[in-house]
Amino acid sequence: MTEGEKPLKVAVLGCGVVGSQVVRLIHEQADDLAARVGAPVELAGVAVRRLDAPRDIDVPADLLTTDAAGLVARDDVDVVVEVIGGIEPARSLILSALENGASVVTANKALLAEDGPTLYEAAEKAGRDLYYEAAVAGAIPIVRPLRESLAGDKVTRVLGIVNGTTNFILDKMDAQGSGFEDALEEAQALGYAEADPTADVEGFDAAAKAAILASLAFHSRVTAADVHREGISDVTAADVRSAADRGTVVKLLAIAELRESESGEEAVSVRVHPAMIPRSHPLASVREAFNAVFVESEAAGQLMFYGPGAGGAPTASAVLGDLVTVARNHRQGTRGVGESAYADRAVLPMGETPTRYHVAIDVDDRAGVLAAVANAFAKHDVSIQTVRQEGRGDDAQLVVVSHEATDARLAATVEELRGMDIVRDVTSVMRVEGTDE
Ligand SMILES: NC(=O)c1ccc[n+]([C@@H]2O[C@H](COP(=O)([O-])OP(=O)(O)OC[C@H]3O[C@@H](n4cnc5c(N)ncnc54)[C@H](O)[C@@H]3O)[C@@H](O)[C@H]2O)c1
Ligand SMILES: N[C@@H](CCO)C(=O)O
Ligand code: NA
Repeated sequence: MTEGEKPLKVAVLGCGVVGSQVVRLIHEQADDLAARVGAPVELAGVAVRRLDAPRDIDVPADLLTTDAAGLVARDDVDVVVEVIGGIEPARSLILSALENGASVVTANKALLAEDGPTLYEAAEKAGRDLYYEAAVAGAIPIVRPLRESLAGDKVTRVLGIVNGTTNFILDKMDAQGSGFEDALEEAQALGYAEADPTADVEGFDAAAKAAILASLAFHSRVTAADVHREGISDVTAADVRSAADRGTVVKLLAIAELRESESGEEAVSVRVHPAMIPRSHPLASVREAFNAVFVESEAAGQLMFYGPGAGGAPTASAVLGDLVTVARNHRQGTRGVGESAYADRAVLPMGETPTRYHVAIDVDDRAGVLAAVANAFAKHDVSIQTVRQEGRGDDAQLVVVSHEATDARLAATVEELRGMDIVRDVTSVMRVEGTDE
């Protein structure tokens, strides 16, 4: 079927964890790829930083080059796969590839979240594809479902566990009762967390993915700078215990949802923070380093996408899926869907976003204390949903769960509580998600 067809030439930039698996799969799946694309898919070259670096796979020496810029400028390159990561030189290489008429597949969430629109515009101008399924939740199909399958529906909310490292850490804290530092050490020992875990534990990686998800779900331009970001390094064993006592579990969530702004317009709330979710919520069952994305839309209702969010081969699976699609389009002289930002929705400031808080407070156990605590909530116009009190000798612990209020009013309530004489300590403050009001 593909005999005599002109081969499609693919340049792979970067031969690390993901790139090496992309190169392996292009070789091993050559026959199937050719049948699916309608023409042989061949490597034009593999750009690396050092020719003699140790690699997971053998790459024929004549394919390796340290001149990535020269490789993407070659006339015979039809598709460029960028798996170097980071902002530069990845951005310049992608722009150069598009200008030269190649389509691009990338796994680079950091670049797309920082400067996606520059790349989308360049792809539009060049009439070429820019595909990036691997950039969000690795192997899990979520970019394409949002971009294509749900294109006729109205998505109202996306809740994701999109960082495997932090999910692994929180899962260990929940299952073993360990503290953050011990769970992080375990994640590092098992290779889930890097030596410098900042990007994962402080939520930068999840925030980049949240920006991409919000852009796709709400047909608007959302960048990493728009995302309210809190990591998990302040989550304590006491927080996780307090969550468990209420039948909930702490997860680092990437949340993108439509909310009404103060002026009554639909705006996008996009944020990454730890939150308690009920154990009955589908995301609560996502254990270890797995990822999942829960999508709510008007017509479809609730959808869940689940699987491995990282790793060389799983991520390469998503890259190859994109490669087949853009190769087919390239061959047929067409392109797939590009950026959709027509809705141009504003991003809601975190302070104006309605959230719910779970607050655990150590107080003196005497008359009037509960009333005083309730007053602090009332003063900031925050309605209380439940209060639980546990006596502990002369002390008591109050656990208050609020109804929805703006995040600013909830934060002001907590500040007020911290300053009260009867309050010995505010031992846990955590947002609550995934429940009815
Ligand atoms: N590893 C994962 O599980 C995973 C999952 C999803 C997305 N991603 C994304 O995939 C991309 C690659 O990640 P990775 O884990 O394979 O990283 P990696 O560090 O293992 O690989 C990157 C490779 O690029 C090479 N490189 C750097 N600069 C170069 C240059 N100028 N020319 C040629 N090669 C150069 C490095 O030497 C390295 O081998 C990143 O954008 C990352 O965010 C990774
Ligand atoms: N470091 C990421 C994988 C790549 O996005 C994670 O822990 O999920
Ligand atoms: Na994906």
